[in-house]
Amino acid sequence: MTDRKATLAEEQRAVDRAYACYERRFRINRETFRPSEITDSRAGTAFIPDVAPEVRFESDLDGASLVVARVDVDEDGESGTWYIGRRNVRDENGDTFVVNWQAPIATEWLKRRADAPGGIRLRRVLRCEGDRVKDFRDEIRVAATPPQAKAPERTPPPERPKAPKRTRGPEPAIVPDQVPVPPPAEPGDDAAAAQEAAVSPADGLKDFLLEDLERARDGHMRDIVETIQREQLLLVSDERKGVLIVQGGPGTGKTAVGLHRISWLLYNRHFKTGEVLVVGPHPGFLRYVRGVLPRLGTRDVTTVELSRLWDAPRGIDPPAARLVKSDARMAEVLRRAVEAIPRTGMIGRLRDDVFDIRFEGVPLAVPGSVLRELVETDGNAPFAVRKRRFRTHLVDHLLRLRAEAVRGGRPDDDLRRRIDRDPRVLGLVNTIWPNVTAEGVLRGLLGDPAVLRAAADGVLTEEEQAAIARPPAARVGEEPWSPADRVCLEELRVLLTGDGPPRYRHIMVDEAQDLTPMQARSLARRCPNGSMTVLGDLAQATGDHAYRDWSVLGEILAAGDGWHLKELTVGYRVPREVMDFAEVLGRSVAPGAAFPRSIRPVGPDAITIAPVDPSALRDEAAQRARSLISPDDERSVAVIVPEARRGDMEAIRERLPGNGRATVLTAAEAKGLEFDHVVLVEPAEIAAGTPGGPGLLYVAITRCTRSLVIVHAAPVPRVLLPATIDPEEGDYVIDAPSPTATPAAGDQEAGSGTGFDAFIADLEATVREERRSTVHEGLRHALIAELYTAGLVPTVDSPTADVICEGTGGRILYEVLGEGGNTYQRMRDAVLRVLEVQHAEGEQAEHRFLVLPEAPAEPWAPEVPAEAFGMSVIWRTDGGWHGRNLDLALGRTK
Ligand SMILES: Nc1ncnc2c1ncn2[C@@H]1O[C@H](COP(=O)(O)OP(=O)(O)OP(=O)(O)O)[C@@H](O)[C@H]1O
Repeated sequence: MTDRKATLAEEQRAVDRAYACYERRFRINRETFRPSEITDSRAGTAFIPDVAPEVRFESDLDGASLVVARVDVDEDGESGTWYIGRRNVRDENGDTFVVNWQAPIATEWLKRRADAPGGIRLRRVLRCEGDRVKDFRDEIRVAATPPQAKAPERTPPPERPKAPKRTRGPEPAIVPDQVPVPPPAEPGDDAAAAQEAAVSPADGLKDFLLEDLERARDGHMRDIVETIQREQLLLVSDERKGVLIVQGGPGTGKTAVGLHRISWLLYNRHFKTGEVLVVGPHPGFLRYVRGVLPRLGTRDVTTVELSRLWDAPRGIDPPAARLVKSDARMAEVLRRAVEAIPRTGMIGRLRDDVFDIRFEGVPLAVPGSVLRELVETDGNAPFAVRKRRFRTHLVDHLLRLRAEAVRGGRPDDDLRRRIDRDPRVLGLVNTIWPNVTAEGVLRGLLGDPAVLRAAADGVLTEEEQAAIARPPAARVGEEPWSPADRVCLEELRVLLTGDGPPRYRHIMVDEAQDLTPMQARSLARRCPNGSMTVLGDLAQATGDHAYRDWSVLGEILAAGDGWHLKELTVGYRVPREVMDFAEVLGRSVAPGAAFPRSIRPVGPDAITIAPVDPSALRDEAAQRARSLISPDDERSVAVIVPEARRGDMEAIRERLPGNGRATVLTAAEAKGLEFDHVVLVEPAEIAAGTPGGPGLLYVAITRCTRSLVIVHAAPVPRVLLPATIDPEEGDYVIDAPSPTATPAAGDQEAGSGTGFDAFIADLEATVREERRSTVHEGLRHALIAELYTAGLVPTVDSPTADVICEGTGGRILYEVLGEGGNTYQRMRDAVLRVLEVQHAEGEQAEHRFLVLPEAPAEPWAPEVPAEAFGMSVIWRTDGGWHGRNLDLALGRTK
């Protein structure tokens, strides 16, 4: 037998023993307990939720392997061999044999780096299929002979069924006297980890990892216990208090890390099951991740779709209203609206400004000034609390007045109650503090311009106020509350009554880049201690609020312990080729976020671009998807369509086999999901559909683990094209000539037939393409804003020129370059285009400028267009504008 075979056999014996001990526990339980003793009778099952392993009757591994690694340790006076796995297993003597990976010591062993192994002599990763050991790899092996493994073949002592303790809650972390305690974390561990993460996943694991990534995706997420990477494990077991924000590109394992972290926190008793809430973007996502926590041994965590946190909407807002209502400033508007409710003005209407009553024969008079003072106290308390306090203080005051008037005699106990219930007292209280509901207040705020103006003055602009104003419905019950209104109503309820939504001690929220500030406030309200795991990718932002970095959300979500940001930088899902294709798009949506480095190569045909006639889009998409489903494997296929083509989904679905391997969905519904193959329909429509369109397109492109097919009739957005403009052979496949690139003969005839028309059409198409790029448009609009500020009125809607402006020095033509436009190569192309645009516009410009998105890559480059063609180059950086003839370019010359 070779050494390797012998080792495999040895590990197989250990794994067999682990399973035997694991199963033995259940056998003993079955013999010791009757199901009714530990059964939740209402659930009618042999497993009560959250049942401790000591009283379980059968394995809950669901086919996942029990054992994932072995460690031989000689540290702190302890030495021995332990296995690491998905559950804790004791051997025949009650000693720990398999340590749950979540136990602090096991996590510590797994985090140990090969170049700083401490007392670990051997760390061997086992690749098992269920209970079969298929392979192993030694990640850490220190030359000295490893200590003897606890002889698996030792004859087990006769089984003495001990009556297990009937405990609820997670499995005991680990029996302390049997396993060494983890040493304190090394200082600078994080920095070292970051450096290591930047290099590569642990080399030893790489092959297992790649093998694992090769698996077909069946539409459900799996746990990553066997191949979890150190940078991920550090986040899973991050014990710092406060909000942990994990930023990471598509497929970097954010969701996986978040779910493992929840399991880890619960296992280590940081929280109890009912104290944790998991929030995901949509029901499909929750279905996708549903199995992960149970496989990790964690049950009954509440998971909820984000929109379900608030009451169901009854209407929708126009985009402008949605944007304002979900902005953090809305909270201030609502606060002011509630603050304005007490009708102090009514006090002035009292005769002689005095609340004057004869109570049981005794005249009592409270001056208006006192009443006003009583209203002012506790300005920050909820409305109902302030009202209650006002009433109490008023009654106190009246009692005092009465005592002074009567002089002597103890007030009977009932006196206070009688004053409190006096209809005149109640009348005054309810006049100043009317009975209001959140719905009534919001209806009044949105429906009455004067109320809105009073609450929003100085907070929202007039346009913003106009955007949210709407006529009230006939009855409060008929108001078409939108999703954003629902969040406002929750905020109002808190302001009015102090009653908030249910609270949790820890919240995990995925796809957090799409939270609106008002939604984030609502989440923070649900977790007052500010302990959260927040997962997201700024580049996948599709919501109304595009965040430049995480500080806005971090500040809103955090409580006393603040927030900290960690980045995941290695991509595990999306093939490298597809990530390259999406890079410019991803970077343009979130210039500040690190772009992930994919470790999945799949080869030259990862991307296919299939231009088709508009009428053939649906058929082509279905046909492509069908051809990707092979009877020989289990691979999944998704057809992703723009929202505007939702109507086509059923027809595409009907053309696909109904074996559960093909899915048709919109780009928004694909968020967080993954499929082996993706057929993407009409990317230009996805990018242009909403303000978050570019982010949504980035989401759609990054769902595949193997191949991406783009079926399009409209031109593919230019932001994707840099990767395809000059393809090296094999970069991607273009299946058919693009109808736009090569018009059919008939189309050519349909035009006027002149070369000039074709030239103009081509130029216009290029300009349209360019304007789909957010970087290009951001820059163009910055320039336009600058010109307006200088008092000029530029022409911004020419179909061929980016911007034209009649300045004091004559006509100026601007050519704006998009992403990557700061290289000499791009400038040279742009010079040519300026000449073409001049030709198209017919009228010569006195001055011509190239406008770059950032400083020229080659410092000498701006000189060349200036000297050779009389074109100046300007560019924008964080600090402002730079370049030649800047004053002229920005209209600052008088
Ligand atoms: N260490 C790992 N070993 C094996 N698979 C992994 C590992 N890390 C991540 N994966 C896999 O990579 C895929 C992507 O992970 P996940 O969905 O958590 O990424 P994400 O960052 O949330 O992606 P997105 O931003 O697109 O939603 C999943 O199939 C996940 O199981």
